[in-house]
Amino acid sequence: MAQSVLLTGAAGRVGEAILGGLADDHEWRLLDRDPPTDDQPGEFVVADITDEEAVREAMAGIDVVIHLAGDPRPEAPWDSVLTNNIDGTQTVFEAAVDAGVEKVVFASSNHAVGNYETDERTPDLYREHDDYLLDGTELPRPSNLYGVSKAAGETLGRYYHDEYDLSVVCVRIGNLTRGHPPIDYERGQAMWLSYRDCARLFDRCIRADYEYEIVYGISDNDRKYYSLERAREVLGYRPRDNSAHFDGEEQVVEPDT
Ligand SMILES: NC(=O)C1=CN([C@@H]2O[C@H](COP(=O)(O)OP(=O)(O)OC[C@H]3O[C@@H](n4cnc5c(N)ncnc54)[C@H](O)[C@@H]3O)[C@@H](O)[C@H]2O)C=CC1
Ligand SMILES: O=C1O[C@H](COP(=O)(O)O)[C@@H](O)[C@H](O)[C@H]1O
Repeated sequence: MAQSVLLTGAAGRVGEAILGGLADDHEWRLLDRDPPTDDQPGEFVVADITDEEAVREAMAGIDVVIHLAGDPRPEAPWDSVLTNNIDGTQTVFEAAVDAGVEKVVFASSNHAVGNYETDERTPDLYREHDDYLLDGTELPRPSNLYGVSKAAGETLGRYYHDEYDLSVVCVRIGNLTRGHPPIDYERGQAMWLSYRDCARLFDRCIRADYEYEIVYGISDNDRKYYSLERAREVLGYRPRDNSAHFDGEEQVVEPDT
């Protein structure tokens, strides 16, 4: 059944991947502080997520929130992640609970756990023969202040689930690139998320039933050091792409096959 979905940060790259695959599958309300540059499905709300009133208005009649808006830069300074990623995320969770939203899908990041990639473990960790896997049950070990803000968002989700029974899934997104995996970047190839697997994963986050979950958001890469077990089991995610199927030449993945 089509769900009424509020997508924050809709004008960005992850928003583009989600809408590229799912524009016709749900009823969309899009929100971003930047206005759209081209035609978009549904209604577009130009607002900042730190604007409580605007966020509250945008929640009316919504079943599911996909919360992407924020500063995505691993090198982002504290004042920006504090405002956009922590304060903004709290505003979104609070408004979702008040509006009776069923589920919030939170865009977390590989950088919430980036410091598991110790000097001893890397670069072997990024290679197929290495069987070390993070599975989402580990504590955060952020690699920068941006990663700290994502760990804070996951904790906000835990609180709003436990206190208000909101269904929450935190997706620790890897490295989203369009068409092919990052070139000459082993870490990026290990955590590649193709555009079409991104759409598949977020579709499952919209449709599946869950309580509080942390899952990894990557394609089914041979090199992976993030487990897909939980995303498969709880969400029914079935990724189709694998960075190993690219040899450095331009092999473009068709948008929706
Ligand atoms: N692209 C990737 O590979 C990854 C992305 N993520 C997370 O996914 C989310 C989306 O990332 P991208 O699409 O790559 O970034 P992006 O920069 O392309 O898109 C983010 C969007 O959020 C909007 N935005 C930022 N702050 C806002 C605010 N205060 N109020 C309203 N809108 C605001 C921006 O205008 C932009 O359109 C971010 O939370 C990021 O941390 C996490 C891991 C990997
Ligand atoms: O969280 C994010 O992670 C990806 C991958 O990190 P990188 O340090 O290997 O580039 C990054 O591209 C994205 O901008 C960021 O939001």
